[in-house]
Amino acid sequence: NCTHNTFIPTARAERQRAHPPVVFLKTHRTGSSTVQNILFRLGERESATFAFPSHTYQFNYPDRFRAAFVDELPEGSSQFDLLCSHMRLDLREVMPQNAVFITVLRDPIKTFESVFGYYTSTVPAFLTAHRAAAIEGKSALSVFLDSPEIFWDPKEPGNGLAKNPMSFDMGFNNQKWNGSWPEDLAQLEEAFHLVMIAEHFDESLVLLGALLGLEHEDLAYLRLNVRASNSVTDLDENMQAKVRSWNVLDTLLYDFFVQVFWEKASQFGMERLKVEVEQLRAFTEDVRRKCVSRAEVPPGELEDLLRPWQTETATIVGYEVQGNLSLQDQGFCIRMMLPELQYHSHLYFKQYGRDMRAAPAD
Ligand SMILES: Nc1ncnc2c1ncn2[C@@H]1O[C@H](COP(=O)(O)OS(=O)(=O)O)[C@@H](OP(=O)(O)O)[C@H]1O
Repeated sequence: NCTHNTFIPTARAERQRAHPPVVFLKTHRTGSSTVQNILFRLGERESATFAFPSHTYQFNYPDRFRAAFVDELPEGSSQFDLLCSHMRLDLREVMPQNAVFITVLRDPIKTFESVFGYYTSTVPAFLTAHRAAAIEGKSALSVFLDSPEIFWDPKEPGNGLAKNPMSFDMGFNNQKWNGSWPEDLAQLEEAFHLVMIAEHFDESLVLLGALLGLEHEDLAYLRLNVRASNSVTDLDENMQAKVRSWNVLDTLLYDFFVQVFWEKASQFGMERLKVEVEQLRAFTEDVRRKCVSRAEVPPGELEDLLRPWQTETATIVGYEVQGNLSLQDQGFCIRMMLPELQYHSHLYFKQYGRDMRAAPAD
C-alpha cells in the first residue's frame, strides 16, 4: 500500500499544543477536503488521536452519526482529539462536551451543481435522470431540474444528497421546511464555534487559526478535490433559479450562516481580518511556489499517491510536487497535496498499525 508512512517523509519535529477536541463536519462538495487536509496535517504533527470510522472513510454515511461508528480508542490514548471524516450530523449523539465544532458551507448553487456532477452515478435520483437524459440526448442536470420530483424518491436513503445536500449533512430534514427550522438553526449556531464559508475561504481560515491557535504554516493550503473545468457545467440564470428553488433550504441555511460568519468576523475586527488574510495569502503563495511544479494535472498523469479519487462522471485534477526539495520540505509539500483517501488511510495505518477495514458485506 503506497500510503503507508514509509513512503511519505516525515514533515518536521512534532509540536504539542493543548487544545480541546475538534469535530469537523465534513459536508459534501463544499471545499471540505481542503479543510480536512489542514486538520489532518495538524493532527499528524501533534500525534493527535483521530476518531476514524471503524469501516471505510465515512461514518456509515448516509445514516445519522452514532458514536458506535467510531473505531476503538487506540492503546495509550485517553481521548479522541480530532474527528473529520464524512458523516451525517446528529447533534443528540454523544460528542465530547468540550469539543470545538467546525464546518464549511458553500454557495448552494455551486454546491448542488458540484454534487450533481460528482455523484451522478451514485445518487439514484441523479442516475435515473442521467439515463433519461442519455435517451433524449440532453444534459442530465437540465433534465433533472426540469422535473426533479419525477426522479426523486425521498424514501430512498441514497437520495440524501439529491435535495438540499448541505442541510442533509447538517442532520436536518432536507425534504421540506417545517416550523422547527428557525429553532434548529439557532441550535446549530449555538453548537458550532465556526461555520466557514467557501466563498470567503481565506477569511474563514484566519478565523479558524484564531480559534485553534494555528500559524500560517498550518493554514497554507492547496485547493483539493477540484473538478477539471470540462467537468463543470455553467448554469444560466434560468438553471440557477431552478437549482435555487429545488434547494431552498440550503439557501436558507447558507444565508443564515453567512450572516453569522460576518458577525464573527466583525467581533474579530474587520481591519485585523483584512491584514491577516493578506499575510496568509502571501505566505501561501510562497508555499505554493515552493511545493507545486504543476497544478490542474489530469489524473492519468499523476502517480498513485497523488491521484484523487475519480467518479464516473467527473474528472478530478491534482498537483505535481517540485523536485529537488529537502526531505523535510518534501514531506510538508506532499502532505498538502495528498488526496483525502490517501491521507486518511496513511493516518489510519499510523494510528492502528493495520489497514482500514472495507465496508462490511450486506
Ligand atoms: N479553498 C477552496 N475554496 C473554494 N472551493 C474549494 C476550495 N477547495 C476546494 N474547493 C472546491 O470544493 C469542491 C470539493 O469539495 P469537497 O472536498 O468537500 O468534496 S467531497 O465531498 O469531499 O468530495 C470542489 O468544487 P468543484 O470543483 O466545483 O466540484 C473544489 O473545487
